[in-house]
Amino acid sequence: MKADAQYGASPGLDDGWLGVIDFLSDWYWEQDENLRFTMMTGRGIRERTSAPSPLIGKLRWEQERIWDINDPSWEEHKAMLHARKPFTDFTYKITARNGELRYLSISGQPFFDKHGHFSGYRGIGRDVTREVRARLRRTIEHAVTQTLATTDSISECAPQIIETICDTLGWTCGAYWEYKQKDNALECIECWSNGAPGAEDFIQSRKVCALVSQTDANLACAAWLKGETIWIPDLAEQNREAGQQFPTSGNLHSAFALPVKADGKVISVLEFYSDHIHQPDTELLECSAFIANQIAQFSQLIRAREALRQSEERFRSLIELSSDWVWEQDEQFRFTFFEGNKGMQERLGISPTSRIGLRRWDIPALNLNEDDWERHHAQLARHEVFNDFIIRRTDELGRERWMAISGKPVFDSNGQFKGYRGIAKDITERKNSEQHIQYLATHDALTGLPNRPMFSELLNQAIHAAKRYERKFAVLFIDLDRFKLINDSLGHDAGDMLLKTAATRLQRCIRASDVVARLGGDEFVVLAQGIEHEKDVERVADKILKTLFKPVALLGQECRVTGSIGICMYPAHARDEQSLMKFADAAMYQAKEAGKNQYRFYSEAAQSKSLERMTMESSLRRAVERKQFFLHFQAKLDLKTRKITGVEALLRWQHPELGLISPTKFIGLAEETGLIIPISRWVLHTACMQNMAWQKAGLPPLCMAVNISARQFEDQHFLDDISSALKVSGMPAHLLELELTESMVILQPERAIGILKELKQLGVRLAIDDFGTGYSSLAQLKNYPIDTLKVDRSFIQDIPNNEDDKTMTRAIISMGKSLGLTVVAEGVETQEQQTFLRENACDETQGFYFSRPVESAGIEALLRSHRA
Ligand SMILES: Nc1nc2c(ncn2[C@@H]2O[C@H](COP(=O)(O)O[C@H]3[C@@H](O)[C@H](n4cnc5c(=O)[nH]c(N)nc54)O[C@@H]3COP(=O)(O)O)[C@@H](O)[C@H]2O)c(=O)[nH]1
Repeated sequence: MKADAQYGASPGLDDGWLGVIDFLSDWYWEQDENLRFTMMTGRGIRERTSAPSPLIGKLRWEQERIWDINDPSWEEHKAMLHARKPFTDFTYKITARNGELRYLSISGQPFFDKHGHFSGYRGIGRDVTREVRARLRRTIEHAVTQTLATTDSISECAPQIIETICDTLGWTCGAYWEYKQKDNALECIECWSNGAPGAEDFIQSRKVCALVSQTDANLACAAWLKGETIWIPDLAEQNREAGQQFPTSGNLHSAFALPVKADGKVISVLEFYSDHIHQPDTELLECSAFIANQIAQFSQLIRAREALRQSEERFRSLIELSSDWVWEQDEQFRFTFFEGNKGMQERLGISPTSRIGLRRWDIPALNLNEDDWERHHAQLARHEVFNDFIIRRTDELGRERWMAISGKPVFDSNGQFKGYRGIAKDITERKNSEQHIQYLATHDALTGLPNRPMFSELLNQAIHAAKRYERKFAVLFIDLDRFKLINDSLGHDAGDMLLKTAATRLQRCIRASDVVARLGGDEFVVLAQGIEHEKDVERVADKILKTLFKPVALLGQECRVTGSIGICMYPAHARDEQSLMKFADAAMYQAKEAGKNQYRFYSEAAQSKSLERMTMESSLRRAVERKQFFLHFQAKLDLKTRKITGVEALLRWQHPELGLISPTKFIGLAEETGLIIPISRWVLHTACMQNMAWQKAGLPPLCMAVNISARQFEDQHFLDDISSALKVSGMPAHLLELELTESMVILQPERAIGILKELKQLGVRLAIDDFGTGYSSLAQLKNYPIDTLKVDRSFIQDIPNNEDDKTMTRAIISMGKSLGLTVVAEGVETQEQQTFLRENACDETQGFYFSRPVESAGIEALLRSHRA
């Protein structure tokens, strides 16, 4: 054992120590005064070199396969030896017999003879390859980690990584290749060399891209394709044996290429060359795997960063384009972040930064009450996603803005709630349009008043509140009396103007808590709240009638319009919407039938009248078609001459079931339905024809008075109808007297004057019927080209008992005559009345006293007998 373990001369150690050394992996050595080895012993040296040791008799640096012999460390070592100084752990590299790189560590101390003369060195040697490699691996791994941590791109740090590996492990040069998918090629991103001979050629050769298919010519491509590390200890031998031609210079011997994989795919390759021969080194391979892994992670990080950057860029460009903004809140729901496009602040009128630190409910909202906020808090507390939470706010410029906010909770990787994140958008325009659409749907476009559906809603609310708080209110159904006439005669623009004026006036008559709505056409409705007694509503109704009657300028003409109002009280008359509206409508018709321009409260009688009216309307239509009308005539007597001056044609309706119907029952309805036009044409034509028939029968020419309805007077064909009746019948125009009412002329005075003048040009006579019941005065009438004034029978009927009526009648007669008019008293039923009228110089009388209205034959007889 001793013999086997020991090379060279007998050692300066006794056998006991040599036995111990033999168990160690170290070895013991001695050198003479010339530093030449004299002996070596120990298991470490036996395993490393052949026997006898080739080193015996040699200097340490005369060993074969020593690396880096020119390294300064050798000079330092030699200097120590010359100085005869002890040394420890001098480490150097050699290529072992099996071609592996080994690290040897030597410690030694000089020894001297008894005279103190230097006799040589003795010491211990140790193979520290494992420790060194481990240290170098740690060094490399640390260096690579450090490098990657402080860089932004692989290309920036690749040279440093290659240099670290080469420097540390004794490789000469290296390259970093990246895979370019579009070219299916590897591109050398970075190269590094220590400047050793042949390295420059290597760098030059890496300046081209290599198709990955070039596995024969390019080591990196071979590694990429294989997906595994390729280690070639000796390129020359490899090329010779395998016939491969990896380009290299004569000085580069070993090579290894290391694929970097991310998600199982090779993304790049690290390639190293050395001017030494390196056998595959497990430690280096493991280290390389670590580095490759680090690079892969770094590449992924870079890609993730780039993806994040691109995503953020996309996010920002979208935000810039979008009207939305992004917000974040912490766990306490305090705003921590706002991001929106540049115009956001200007558009929204808020500076987002001013909201940082606040909670949503710290900023006043105009549309949310406590309950709404409660619900929102609860939703957030449950960490729920919320969508389109609508808030209306006043912005910093005092403008009202609408926002729709959506958000979702944010949790960290441990599932811990971290707050909310979401978007908000300015929906003011949308809201404004919605409100506008809502307004259009609930309001009348012409007048701006609430429309029928809206009124229905408000009425139901009023019913609900009235029920709850035991309140009363009234519904006033208003119909404009002459609207259709004005609309037909002056046109729709004038009609619209009238409706708008009426709407404005109605609004002025009511309190803020009341509602006025337009139901359609000329129908309006008022909801008068807080009504205690009927007289409260009466005041409102009076006010409405007065304000409606005021003159309106329509197309440059002064017109007047009246209204008929039906009133239904809650709860006295009705308690539900339908009944309230129906009963107010019925009461309105009652007001119309009572003579218009007045109001009526609902009564059951009104309701039945309304039904009656509906039946009447359909009968009236049939009456026109079935020619159920005929005329009665009532004679007029000249009080001076006692002659019959003329007759008044009075319409009669012979209803097949109801019998004879008075015009008072259907003229109003005929006016409202427009049926008055064809009926009036018929009356006019028949009266003129009858007049001519009497003449043809030998009777003297008589004046024929025909009642003209308001609607007829305003009809655009009115003048044509008159001309036509005269022409067709052949009756001279001066025999025709048209009886108009005061209101016809007074409500649209200018237009009326124009028509009256045209009528006068035709030659017909004009009379004002029922004088004294309207709003006109004699002073006004003097402007009209009229011939006759018919004093209303209401002044006559109480003569001689009523002094006021007598006074009034005297005044009318006197003033009428002073204007040169023929004054006719209507409804004269008694001799006293006739005497009074004669004594007061009234020109003519008409009434039951002299003659009731009779059929044509009756007049014929009267005329003949009276003449006789
Ligand atoms: N537009 C048209 N209106 C017409 C037409 N025919 C009639 N009428 C109007 O209808 C109202 C009622 O008319 P009528 O029932 O025919 O009543 C007339 C007379 O019968 C009545 N009269 C006449 N003398 C007396 C009397 O002494 N006492 C009394 N109580 N009534 C009397 O007066 C009516 C005539 O009135 P007036 O027209 O004002 O001269 C009535 O308003 C008619 O105008 C028609 O064709 N078109």
